[in-house]
Amino acid sequence: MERARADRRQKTELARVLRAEEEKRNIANGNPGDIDFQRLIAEFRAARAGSDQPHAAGDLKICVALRKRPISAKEVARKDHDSVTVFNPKVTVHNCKTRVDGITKYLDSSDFQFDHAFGDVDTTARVYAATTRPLVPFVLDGGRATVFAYGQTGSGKTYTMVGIQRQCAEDLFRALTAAPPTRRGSAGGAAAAAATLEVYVSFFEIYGGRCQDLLNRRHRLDVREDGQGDVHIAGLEEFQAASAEELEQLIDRGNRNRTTHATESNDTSSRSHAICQIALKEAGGGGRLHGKLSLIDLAGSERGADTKSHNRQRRMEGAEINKSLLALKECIRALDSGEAHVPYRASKLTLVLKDSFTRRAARTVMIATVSPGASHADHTLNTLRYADRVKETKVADFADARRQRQRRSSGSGGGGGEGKSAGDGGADSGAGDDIRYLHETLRLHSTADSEEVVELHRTVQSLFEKEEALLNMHMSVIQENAELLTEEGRLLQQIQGDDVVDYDIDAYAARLSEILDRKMQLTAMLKLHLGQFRRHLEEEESVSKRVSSMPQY
Ligand SMILES: Nc1ncnc2c1ncn2[C@@H]1O[C@H](COP(=O)(O)OP(=O)(O)OP(=O)(O)O)[C@@H](O)[C@H]1O
Repeated sequence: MERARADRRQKTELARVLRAEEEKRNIANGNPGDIDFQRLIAEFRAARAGSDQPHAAGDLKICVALRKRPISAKEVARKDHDSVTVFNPKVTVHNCKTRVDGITKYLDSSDFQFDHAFGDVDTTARVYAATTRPLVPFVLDGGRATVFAYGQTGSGKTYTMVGIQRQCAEDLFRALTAAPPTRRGSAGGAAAAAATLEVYVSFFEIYGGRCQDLLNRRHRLDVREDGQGDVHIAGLEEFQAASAEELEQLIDRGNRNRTTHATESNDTSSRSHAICQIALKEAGGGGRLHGKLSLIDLAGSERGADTKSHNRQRRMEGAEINKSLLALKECIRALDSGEAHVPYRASKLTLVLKDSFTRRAARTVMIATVSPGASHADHTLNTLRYADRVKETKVADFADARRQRQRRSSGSGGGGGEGKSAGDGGADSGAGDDIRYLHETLRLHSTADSEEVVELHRTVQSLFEKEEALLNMHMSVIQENAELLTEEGRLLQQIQGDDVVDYDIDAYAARLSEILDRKMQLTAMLKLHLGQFRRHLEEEESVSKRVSSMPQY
């Protein structure tokens, strides 16, 4: 018995020494996190070793890829550890858990599969080659292509998108100089064959409900859908680029404007969608659009859950991001499944990208980026679920429910149909319908949802519109008041100027009375709108209090 006890003690001591050595090795390798979980993950990886598939660039209408970034020095310093395993095309998130005994550790692992999965050693060049390069000939052939970077703040969206923008610029000009493109839908003939394409770029940001030009001192932009269903971004500057270098410089300028703003006001960039659009236009063809490539760095996905903030602006931004990411998923899905209804009016993001979802010749790439750290596992899972749903096969009664909804909305005379004008009040009902549509679709996925969230999304949408209208009205009242003030000065000058001899005091009194009436009218009008706007603010406050949590994407 004594001997057995000594044996046990020896074994325990050996295990302790081995564990200490393993921990030392892990630390030396830059992995100071929980040793047991790391061992379990290493075993998982060893069992799957060799299952990695080579990446092949495909011609997919919708391509969904995952990119895991390397663990950062900061995360290592916090003793976080890598808990995401990638063997293309599979991704596994390991949730590290402890059994009820409080001692035994185990992995709760969730598997996902995408068109491509890139690990921390994969370069941006490789990500680009497999996902985005096939879009270059597609756009040169007259298509609309859109690339999204989606993920939690700090997961590598900007890192990935900046690299993709650079490579696109190079490939586009290389292809343009190498061979003239075929011209889809053009009149043909010698003139058409001789025509070349010109490259233009625009770069703007959607922050809260506002659009701002990143290539023109963050100038506020107005988005409108006309009676023909064409979406216009009024005031957006577009610059021609004659070479890849020029294009890269313009894109860098847009990115810098975004970043400068971020340092000025904390983390603004992760709260905004940045949209870089490269347009190919026919030279000598009156600037007719031939093809378009949109490269979009989306707002941090976790921001969409930010509804409980005491700060109204944060709350509204959160609701807007939530709505836009929900709408984006549904629009891409509608594109994939050929659904007749595309709910692009539910958010400004999807509205400005309308032709990316509604044209026959449209392709989309979604690159979901994730942080590897175990402490981010919940956000990582949300990102993977979102990316997964973008392409998930339809639920059986999905189409049926949509048809029912369409019947209901056409029966009630509601808007939302293709081609309906959104520029003159039609926008409100179109957007409202599309918001409801999003939530009906969510309900089909049995995701937590409530009438309150629909109401919150609508209230926030309307609040952004009312805010815009109030600011515009305030501006025009200030302008008119300034003109009236100048006129008052002139009027006084006519009466009491140094060289005035004759004057008409009746005319002075009559005009002054008119001016004062107009000023009172302007003040009353502004006050009335302000009062209405403040009631909308109160409404938002009370609706957001009733919302317990935002729906998952
Ligand atoms: N694949 C990668 N390889 C090396 N470093 C990376 C990679 N991806 C991201 N990083 C680094 O991780 C940090 C966060 O990346 P990035 O700024 O791109 O995140 P983000 O998702 O755009 O965040 P935000 O939403 O806040 O803008 C940066 O320092 C970046 O250089």
